[in-house]
Amino acid sequence: MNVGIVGATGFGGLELVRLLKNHPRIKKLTLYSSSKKGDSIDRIYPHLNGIEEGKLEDIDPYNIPKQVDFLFSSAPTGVSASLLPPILEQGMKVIDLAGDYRLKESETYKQWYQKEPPDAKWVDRAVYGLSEWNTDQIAHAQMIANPGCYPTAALLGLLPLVNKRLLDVSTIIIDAKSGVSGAGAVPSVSSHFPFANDNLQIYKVNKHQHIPEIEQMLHQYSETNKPITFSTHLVPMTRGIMSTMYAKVKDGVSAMEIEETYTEYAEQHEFIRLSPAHGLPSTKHVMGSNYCDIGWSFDPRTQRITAVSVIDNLMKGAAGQAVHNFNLMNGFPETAGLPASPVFP
Ligand SMILES: NC(=O)C1=CN([C@@H]2O[C@H](COP(=O)(O)OP(=O)(O)OC[C@H]3O[C@@H](n4cnc5c(N)ncnc54)[C@H](OP(=O)(O)O)[C@@H]3O)[C@@H](O)[C@H]2O)C=CC1
Ligand SMILES: CC(=O)N[C@@H](CCC(=O)OP(=O)(O)O)C(=O)O
Repeated sequence: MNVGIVGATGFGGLELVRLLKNHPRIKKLTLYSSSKKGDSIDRIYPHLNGIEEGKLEDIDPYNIPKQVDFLFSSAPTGVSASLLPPILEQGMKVIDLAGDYRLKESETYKQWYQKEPPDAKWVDRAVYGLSEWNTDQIAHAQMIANPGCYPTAALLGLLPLVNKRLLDVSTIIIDAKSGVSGAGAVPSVSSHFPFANDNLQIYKVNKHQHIPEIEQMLHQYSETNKPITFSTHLVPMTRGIMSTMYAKVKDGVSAMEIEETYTEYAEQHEFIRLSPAHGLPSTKHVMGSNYCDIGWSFDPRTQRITAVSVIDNLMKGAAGQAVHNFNLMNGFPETAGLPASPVFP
């Protein structure tokens, strides 16, 4: 199969290049760039020194379906609303890593992104690509809206409990921390080294664009549509997200039920792991891999659970999950092209 990547020079795109150039079912990669066409990706990024087909091609949505069989798009949110419809209209299968097609309500998208929503036809058809939860729809989709990094970590930790009605959803508080690569390759004031290093910054409190994305999925699996509290922090590390989630359990829910629910969930999913010996995970446990590691502690005094999930934001939070979805869409083994082990230390 011939596969194209739009946004190959960004952090998510580079991770796609790393994974897809070793994918056993991919014959040829074509890399697209809006600003560096004609250049070679290994000149810009020497870690790719010697890569075949490193030339950056112009993005022409009418030509892309003639050049490749499948497209990953990893451009900033707002770009794919205009870029992807002409490609999709030609029948091409696409995975979009941006936020454009994730929210089903156009008013919600406008409110949280302050942008015009994409064509409703393609928003309706896009399948939200949380691999473990929408597996069957993903397998039959033409287009995947790949989830945001924070929602991936939070939802993978919360949904098993919410789905079994073990939590009072209105009490959920998600406290999330991300490495700086979550902000993309272009530095901003807060991600610039002198601000980010030796510092812990909280940002977008009660305003983060991932709040409605998390709520959309939680409400689908719960009996209420209560809002949640979600806050985000920038941590001076390159990769990784830790999501610490607090919630009251419903009356009568036992520690044993929580344990059984998580155990069954991890047994069913290749990329979900529980921390050994009831320990709690840390971001280094999953770095460079597509795993989401989960741990928890239940406090019988407060009847609250503290659940912790960790992912690599560029892998399970972006490119790794996209490759998992690509495998599901094409009937390939779920693990094809995905590294078997995290990088440690
Ligand atoms: N970083 C992360 O952890 C995660 C990111 N995401 C999402 O994935 C997408 C990519 O993120 P990330 O890689 O971090 O961002 P980057 O800013 O690192 O990269 C984005 C890339 O998009 C390309 N681009 C910019 N403008 C356009 C345009 N008008 N048309 C086509 N391509 C364009 C640029 O490459 P060029 O100039 O060469 O075209 C750039 O390298 C974003 O939508 C982001 O929200 C999702 C989950 C996690
Ligand atoms: C550290 C950091 O800045 N992270 C970004 C998350 C990027 C992302 O995944 O956002 P999309 O929904 O646009 O894909 C943020 O908090 O906005």
